[in-house]
Amino acid sequence: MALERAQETAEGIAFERAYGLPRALRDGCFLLEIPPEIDLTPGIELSRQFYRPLQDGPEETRPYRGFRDLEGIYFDREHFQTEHLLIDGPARRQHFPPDVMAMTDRMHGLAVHVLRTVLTHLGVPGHLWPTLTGNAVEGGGIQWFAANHYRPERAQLGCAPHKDTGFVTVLYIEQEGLEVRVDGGWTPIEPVPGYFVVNFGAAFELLTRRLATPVQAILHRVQHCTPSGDADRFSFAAFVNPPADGLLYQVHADGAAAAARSSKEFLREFNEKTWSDQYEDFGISGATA
Ligand SMILES: O=C(O)CCC(=O)C(=O)O
Ligand SMILES: [Fe+2]
Repeated sequence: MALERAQETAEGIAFERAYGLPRALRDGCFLLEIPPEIDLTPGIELSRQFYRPLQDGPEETRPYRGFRDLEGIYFDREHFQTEHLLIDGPARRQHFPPDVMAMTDRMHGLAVHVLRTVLTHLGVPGHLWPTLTGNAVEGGGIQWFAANHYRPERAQLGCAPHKDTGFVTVLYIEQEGLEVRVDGGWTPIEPVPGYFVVNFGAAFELLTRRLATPVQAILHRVQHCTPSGDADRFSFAAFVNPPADGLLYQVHADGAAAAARSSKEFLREFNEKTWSDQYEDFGISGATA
């Protein structure tokens, strides 16, 4: 599938083609040029190491290992190839080396930029943004980060079909396997060197559902992955989400806004439906997972 392409500018996100942005909203995803000053090596190193024991490798890569025992941060998805870290901002500051932090901060900054650009395009009044997004427009809400490792020895699907839960996801991939649901079939998204894949999530879909040009949250999955050469498939992503203990909103064309449902209820439903495993309280504040 040929996705729209965009790049970051001082003002926001600029699409290469006229109507690129409305098309991206309909597609549910687009390609965003990786700004040249972002160093992705720390994310790549982390994704290749996080599941290994501390002593399993050279000393200089030790800060990227040993995450398997961190309960509530490391997840073994028993029905899928993926094992991943899902970690919020405060926990990142506690557990991540500074170079990974710098990279994730920059990726989250890009995601916020996308969120603001789309809200502007849709004509959502600026004074409503903080309420409607749980302040995600200002770096509030929850900024999740995920590092995914697809275990080659597992004869399973790579990752469950799902929509990301929040507003905007900035995803880094360099191997095939990602597929999106289009017209009842699964269409591959090829990795394009130099570009992130940006997805719109379920909270954004819900927020804009009553508008003339709603945002589509893209349903996606990862195929069963076989390693290319000696490298297992990996990916990493920055997610800009609403707070987990608040409300999800819907905005109308006349600017009226109303709470649509509670984040908690929405997330519990998502976890059960997507993963069918023991982590059904993941991401739900106040719940003991
Ligand atoms: O690994 C991929 O290509 C997709 C990962 C993903 O969908 C996610 O982390 O939400
Ligand atoms: Fe996803």
